[in-house]
Amino acid sequence: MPILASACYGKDNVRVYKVHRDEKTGVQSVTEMTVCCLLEGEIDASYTQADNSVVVATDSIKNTIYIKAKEHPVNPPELYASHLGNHFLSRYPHISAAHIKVVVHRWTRMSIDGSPHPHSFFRDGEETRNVEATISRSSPSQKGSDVQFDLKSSIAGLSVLKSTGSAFHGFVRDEFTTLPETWDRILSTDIDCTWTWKRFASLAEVQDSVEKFDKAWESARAIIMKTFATDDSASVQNTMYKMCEQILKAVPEVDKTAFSLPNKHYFEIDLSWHKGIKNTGKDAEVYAPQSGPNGLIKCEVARDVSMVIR
Ligand SMILES: O=c1[nH]c(=O)c2[nH]c(=O)[nH]c2[nH]1
Repeated sequence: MPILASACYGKDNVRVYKVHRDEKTGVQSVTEMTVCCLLEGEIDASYTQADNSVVVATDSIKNTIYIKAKEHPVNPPELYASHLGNHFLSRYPHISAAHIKVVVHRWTRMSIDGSPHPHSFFRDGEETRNVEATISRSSPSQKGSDVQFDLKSSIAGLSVLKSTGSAFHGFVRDEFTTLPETWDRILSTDIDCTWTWKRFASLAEVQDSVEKFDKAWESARAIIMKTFATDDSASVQNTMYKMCEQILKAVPEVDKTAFSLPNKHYFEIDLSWHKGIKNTGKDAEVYAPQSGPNGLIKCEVARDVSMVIR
């Protein structure tokens, strides 16, 4: 007898833009985000019995995303995601969890003749600031029970490259190995860094942390950039671990930090066939960036051993 093992549904790829107009100064600020909202709860009958009476239509979920963006601040995204998720649990007793993902796209204010422009912006890269929030009942069987907030914040799509200051040697050498050891290589990756907040026991607790969310994002971004630039890298593994350690130190409210980093390879090109040109080793200047395959290195660093499940 088959059993519905798990189920959730909702709306994905809801694009939202919100403008804030400062009437006094005439300065406008904008936020553009892509939202995903999936609901869980006593919805089995819609799958197994064709009973749609338990379904909040995904179209209504989309409408709610817009309405909550109008009613509440969309910054920081951690707060907006919490308001949105909280709505579904307080409005619909049979919904036990809302999974919200908010991806915030960059619109950076233009600087014109040295001054910040009041209403013009540009996309300075594909980097996004993201939040994944699970808003759930503390006791899932009790419909009126308190709601808890599990938040993960992240930076994704931040492409970085250093042209020296990276080595990779001492790795396993056997009959499968062709990679030479190197003491000087190009290191390039797309940063995907996530930090997991200690659980928030109420919406009020999330609200009280509003300043911490922006500060954590700024600290993580600065640590990532500085460590990437200044670390005499022994490997992607070691450099990412150093980043995790520092983020945990800088943000005490965070329990765990994780990275998923592609190692984007740049191959030397032997051009000696053309007039004996020297373009390898210390003479290498022209390289071939590879689109694939790439290494993929991941880790999760927890504050203490009680958070480690292996
Ligand atoms: O930093 C690196 N880590 C690896 O595990 C690895 N493997 C590889 O081929 N190159 C690299 N670089």
